Amino acid sequence: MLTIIEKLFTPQEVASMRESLLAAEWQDGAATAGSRSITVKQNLQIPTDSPLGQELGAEILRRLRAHPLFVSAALPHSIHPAKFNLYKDGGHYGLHVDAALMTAPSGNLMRTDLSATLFLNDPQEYEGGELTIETPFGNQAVKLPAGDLVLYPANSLHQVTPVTKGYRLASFFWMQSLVPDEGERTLLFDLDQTIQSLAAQHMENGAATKDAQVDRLGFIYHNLLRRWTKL
Ligand SMILES: O=C(O)CCC(=O)C(=O)O
Ligand SMILES: [Fe+2]
Repeated sequence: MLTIIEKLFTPQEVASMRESLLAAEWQDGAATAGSRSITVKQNLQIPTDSPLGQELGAEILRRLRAHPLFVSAALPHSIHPAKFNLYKDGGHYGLHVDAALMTAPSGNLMRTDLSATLFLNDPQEYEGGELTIETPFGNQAVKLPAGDLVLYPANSLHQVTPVTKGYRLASFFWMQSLVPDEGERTLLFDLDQTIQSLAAQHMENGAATKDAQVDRLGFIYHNLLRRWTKL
């Protein structure tokens, strides 16, 4: 399942992020590529120890953790610090899969269940730069307005096509989900969204009214979550 989180940041907020990021020091993206992906990766990244990158990255994750659609879709357990990349002059990232395991800042290993890209400039500002993801329903090309984020299964083959005009600025990161199985996670997401919309129909004067069937669905949701969570 691909999930789009729209307007995580306002155009003004993204413009201010863009301004500070474009003035920052960038390094060759090959510095953090694995032995296989180094052969297909041609972009720039903000170094991991950059205070600006760390500050903006933390702000992105704070915003995301408070977003109900994100929490419902990702059921996040741990999120790897957000990084930033820049593609221009034909920059691209050929077909690859992200590493299954990464070291969290705590030093603990984490499994990557979901990958995310937050677009930081608008699609009409560059040519190419589609994030193309192989899914069971064929290839999906994703190129979103500035401030929007796409969440996709980390086990997917994906690539970023060459940016032939302008530049593409983005933040990207990975997370471990409480529910590692994609099918189980998607069922929980669908059930949760259904419960939320039923609950919204049971609102009176802004307060939720009691509905036994909605409560019962909530009971089923939590017991499935209990069954499928892997801590
Ligand atoms: O730039 C993107 O949208 C994705 C980057 C990516 O796939 C990666 O760094 O592994
Ligand atoms: Fe990737």
